[in-house]
Amino acid sequence: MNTLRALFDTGAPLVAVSFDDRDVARAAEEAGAARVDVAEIRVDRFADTGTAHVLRQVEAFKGFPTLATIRSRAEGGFWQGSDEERLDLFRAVAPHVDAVDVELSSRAILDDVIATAREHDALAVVSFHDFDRTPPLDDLRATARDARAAGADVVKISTVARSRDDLKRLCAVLLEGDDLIVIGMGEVGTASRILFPALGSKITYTFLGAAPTSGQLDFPETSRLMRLFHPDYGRRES
Ligand SMILES: O=C1C[C@@](O)(C(=O)O)C[C@@H](O)[C@@H]1O
Repeated sequence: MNTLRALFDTGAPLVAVSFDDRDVARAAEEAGAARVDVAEIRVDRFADTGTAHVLRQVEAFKGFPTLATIRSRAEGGFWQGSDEERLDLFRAVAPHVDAVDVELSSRAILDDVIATAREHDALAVVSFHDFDRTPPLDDLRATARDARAAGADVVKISTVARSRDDLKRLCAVLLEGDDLIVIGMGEVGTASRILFPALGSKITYTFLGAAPTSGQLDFPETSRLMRLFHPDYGRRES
């Protein structure tokens, strides 16, 4: 059974923590103790991206809803290999995770990654990132439309918010669908990480221990605020 899909079906917002391959056994233990909702496995941040190593790290998160991300450099990630190698890795991990995250801009492998996800009952998160700005609303709409047309189960839009207008545009696109994760990155965007889940954004991303990125709050703080503002957060008991 796909536990992430079941969690999405409850309608409650989820808090993800992103992990690389440093001390995974301890990280998984910490994540369990903290009751993290979703483990995002950032394979592109791994020191070793060999298939056997990657599968061992994924295995360490057994029992968690897992989301595998192999972010391209074009969208702020650290993947060094070719697209073919990335596709092979997606194919190897898809049977062992609840979801994969692939960029809409990764056109060369997008259809195959989504097909692989489907084959293994994993959800396809089709993502878009802009680390410079928040594009105009029509562009954000077109991105969401294109991601759905490609076969996204979930559309993720993550852009740097520099002003209240940027946040409003992100909010506008969020309100137009029920299949979205929307994040305003940067200092101004931090509010979106707590506010947007109340408006339907399915996952908010956090960290445990490591240095914050892009305006994220850490897991304990996010969890505390989610409990304060979202009556349905954390009600489901495992
Ligand atoms: O794309 C996203 C969003 C993110 O960049 C953030 O700013 O929260 C964190 C990433 O790990 C994740 O894949």
